Amino acid sequence: MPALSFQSISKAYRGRPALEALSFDVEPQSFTVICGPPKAGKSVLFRLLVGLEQPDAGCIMLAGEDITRLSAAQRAIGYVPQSFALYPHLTVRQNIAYPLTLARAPQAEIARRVDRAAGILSIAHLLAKTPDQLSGGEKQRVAVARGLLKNADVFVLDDPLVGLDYKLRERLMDELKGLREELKATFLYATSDSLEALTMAQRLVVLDAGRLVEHDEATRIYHDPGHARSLDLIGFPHANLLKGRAEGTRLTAGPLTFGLAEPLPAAEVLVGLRPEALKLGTGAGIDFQGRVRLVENLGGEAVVYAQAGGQDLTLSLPLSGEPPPDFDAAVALTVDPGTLMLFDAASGRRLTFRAAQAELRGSECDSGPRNSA
Ligand SMILES: Nc1ncnc2c1ncn2[C@@H]1O[C@H](COP(=O)(O)OP(=O)(O)OP(=O)(O)O)[C@@H](O)[C@H]1O
Repeated sequence: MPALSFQSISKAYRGRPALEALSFDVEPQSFTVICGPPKAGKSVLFRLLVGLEQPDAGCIMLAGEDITRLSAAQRAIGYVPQSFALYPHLTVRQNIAYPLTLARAPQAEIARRVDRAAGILSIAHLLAKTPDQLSGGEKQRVAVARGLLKNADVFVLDDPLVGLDYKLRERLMDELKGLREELKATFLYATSDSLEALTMAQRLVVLDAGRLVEHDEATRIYHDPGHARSLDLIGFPHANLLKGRAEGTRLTAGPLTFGLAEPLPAAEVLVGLRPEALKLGTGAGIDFQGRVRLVENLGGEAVVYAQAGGQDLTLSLPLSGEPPPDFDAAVALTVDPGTLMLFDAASGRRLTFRAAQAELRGSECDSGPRNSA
């Protein structure tokens, strides 16, 4: 039985849909990440789940029980909201204890549960301090501890690391994963950062404009997305998505031209390729010319932004000692057609295809206006 089941959930505000007929299940003891751009509906979904708001339609099942009409207090779900304001006049202990104090739980039980949550999050030494004496990361841990206070099998964390610096985020990401293992609970976690999503997720739910795009193992969605929007949203540097056109068994998209073994069911397509699929040089199957517009040298790899056939392209190049190409250099580019992903331009759905043959496009270097890099 799923830990959670969202069944045809819809919610609108003043006639504007925030969630539309959303259905998916969450596996028990999984770390499931909801990833989508700002305004995708992640926070609305969480507020419906924890009972702060009611859906217009649909139901939410928790371990097989319909909880849609239960009050927030009746739902055994721990919640770390996106904005987690701590009370400045209360100590860390009082801040963490707040939901239990409000529920008039016995003092001894409050103390025991606060100590446990503080121990798990390594903040026991901060319990007597007030929020103004804490760093950003410590405040975040206090907020998570408060969310973990409930006796629950499901915990919901709404973008809990937003606004923290990179190092701290990395550390807290590790800690949260460890926390799930320790609590043996189901974690549902929202973020608009796709790198954070890939780092954290076993299961990934891609949400866009209030609709479910895809729900599966995170690695499957990254390597084999079923929808153009998943390819676009998940992964950094962002994937290349080129508008293309199929005529019979010939497909052209920007600088790429290649033959198909069979015609496609759609003429207007999107051709997706990850930045790491594009290589410098020739001979991978489809060869063409480009011009370097910007280089970000990250040490072990370089992200190269190029233009070819009037199209912006992003390459991710591993560097082993050799320098990346220079800004404005004319470069030969090559891609294996087997690494391309095709999508129906109208629906965004993935199309299966087989490349018949690779053809050299032989496009000239783009000589459009120069960028200032
Ligand atoms: N109380 C509300 N009243 C009116 N509109 C709302 C309300 N809450 C959410 N919305 C709208 O619902 C949509 C989804 O918002 P939501 O906060 O869930 O997005 P999100 O995916 O969590 O975004 P972010 O990553 O920025 O937090 C947005 O268009 C938002 O403006």
